[in-house]
Amino acid sequence: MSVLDEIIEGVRADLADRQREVPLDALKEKAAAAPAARDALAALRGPGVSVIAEVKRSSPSKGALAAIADPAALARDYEAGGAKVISVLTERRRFGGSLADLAEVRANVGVCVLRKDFVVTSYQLWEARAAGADMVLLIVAALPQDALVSLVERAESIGLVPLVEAHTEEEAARAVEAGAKVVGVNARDLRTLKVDRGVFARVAPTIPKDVVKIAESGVRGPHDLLAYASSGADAVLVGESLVIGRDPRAAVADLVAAGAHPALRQSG
Ligand SMILES: O=P(O)(O)OC[C@@H](O)[C@@H](O)c1c[nH]c2ccccc12
Repeated sequence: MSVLDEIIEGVRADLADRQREVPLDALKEKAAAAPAARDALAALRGPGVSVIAEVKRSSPSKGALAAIADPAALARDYEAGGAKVISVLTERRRFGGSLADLAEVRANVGVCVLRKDFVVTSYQLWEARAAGADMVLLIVAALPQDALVSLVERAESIGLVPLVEAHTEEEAARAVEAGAKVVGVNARDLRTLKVDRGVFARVAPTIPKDVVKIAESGVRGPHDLLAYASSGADAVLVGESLVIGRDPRAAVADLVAAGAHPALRQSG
């Protein structure tokens, strides 16, 4: 069984518990009462390379990264540094996250918030919206095509912008076929956890021009952002290097400054 399969098995078990506690109807009511989603597409289509900063306590590859006792405070630092979107890992077993983290972040920042989890059913989309998310991650490798298609449609119908994650050219093609307007290319293979920063440069050129392209994982600093930018990234998604550093606000600001470099404007 791959790491991805193991994670999804745990996600399904936790999900079954939540579904027993909160019926779908009640969740839909909560989602209807949530403030409208913010325009994540507009945020990502702005000039230069946008920064998506992630709240991530641990990971299957590295184990514990940072305690993050106050995710909202970290998110405020990210926003102050210029992040356009805050990604919140809500998976519990391997990443140490929760929907409560997401709701707290939502209540404390003005920028868009992404639910980062292993979504396998529309119940999780309603959870995301009820907690105030504006975007949701959908992982191609975790979903059969018919499920991916219907989750993209459902996400959009409830006001969420799906970020559809691919790791290969084939997966990127499936993301585009499923109607994704935002495609992420993950340098980390979720089956083996190996990072290969060259994946974005190979996969991105196969994605249509009008699709927003996000380079995910492995960004250690401005140098990596600029490399991804030169391969056509509209945004980068950064977790580990921000949560393990001493000054996340300054680290985001350095990335944002690199992403705003005038030489990048034409491609942005
Ligand atoms: O911590 P990093 O290397 O900066 O990576 C962030 C993000 O890309 C990574 O957390 C991620 C990308 N896709 C995922 C899917 C599930 C869980 C996590 C992820």
